[in-house]
Amino acid sequence: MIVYKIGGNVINNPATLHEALDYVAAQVEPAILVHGGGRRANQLITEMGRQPVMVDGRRVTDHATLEIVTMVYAGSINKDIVAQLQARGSNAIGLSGADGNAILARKRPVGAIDYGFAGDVLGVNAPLLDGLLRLGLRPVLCPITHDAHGQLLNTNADTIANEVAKAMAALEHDVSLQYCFELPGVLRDINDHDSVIRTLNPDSYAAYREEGVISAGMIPKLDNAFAAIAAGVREVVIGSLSALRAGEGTRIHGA
Ligand SMILES: Nc1ncnc2c1ncn2[C@@H]1O[C@H](COP(=O)(O)OP(=O)(O)O)[C@@H](O)[C@H]1O
Ligand SMILES: CC(=O)N[C@@H](CCC(=O)OP(=O)(O)O)C(=O)O
Repeated sequence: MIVYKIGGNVINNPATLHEALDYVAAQVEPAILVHGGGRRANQLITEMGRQPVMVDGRRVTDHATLEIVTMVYAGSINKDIVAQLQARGSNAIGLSGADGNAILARKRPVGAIDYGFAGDVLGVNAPLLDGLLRLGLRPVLCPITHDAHGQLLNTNADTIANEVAKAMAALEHDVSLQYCFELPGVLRDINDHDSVIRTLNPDSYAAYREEGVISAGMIPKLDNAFAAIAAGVREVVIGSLSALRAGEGTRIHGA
């Protein structure tokens, strides 16, 4: 099965979003779609006269920000994607982590940084997702989770994809985790689209990070990619839609 994650820049461009949804709708094997929407959230937060705050690719989520991201991720983006998949004959069902207790999380403990209402995943309800797949439904997960005490939390979408992939692998699924974003892969030089790093292992990742080649949103994406491979996900690939379609992009290898 495929766990397919689309990021905020792909979602914000109608052409790339439609292309990605064509690809997901055309899959014959079971598929779960995880979406982000960070770029749209940034636009709305800015329009409301606030400043988006990201640290190492993760959003510092105060109360007002949580309300905005819940409306954006669990509301407009999730429902729009579900409607677009329905229009392609794909019977999608949109879920936040609170729906069917799909994803349980806890508020990230305050350390050097207080991330506010950011959630770290405690568990994925893999039997629920498996049951939906068996009904022929295509789950569409947004990055809003809950803590089982009534608190919604904001969780990085790359983390959701990794946790879902790991949980489905633990149910004996053969899982391919595909991170679709706007660039052809992890790049050696962010300005040179021909500089795709074809494979990454933990040592080369640490070296590139040290050099500053890998930064911002790529850090949680890669941390999650390595965690997925270590936990039994068969393959993790990162790239643009066309790179992923062509079997290109950056492939993650374990230790
Ligand atoms: N070496 C790198 N190669 C590619 N992207 C990188 C690299 N280092 C940092 N990035 C940044 O990471 C971003 C992708 O992370 P993010 O915005 O969280 O992705 P998504 O669109 O999936 O949400 C890219 O847009 C790019 O700006
Ligand atoms: C805690 C945290 O960082 N949450 C993310 C969730 C959305 C996301 O990950 O979206 P992309 O995939 O488009 O980056 C955020 O609010 O930006």
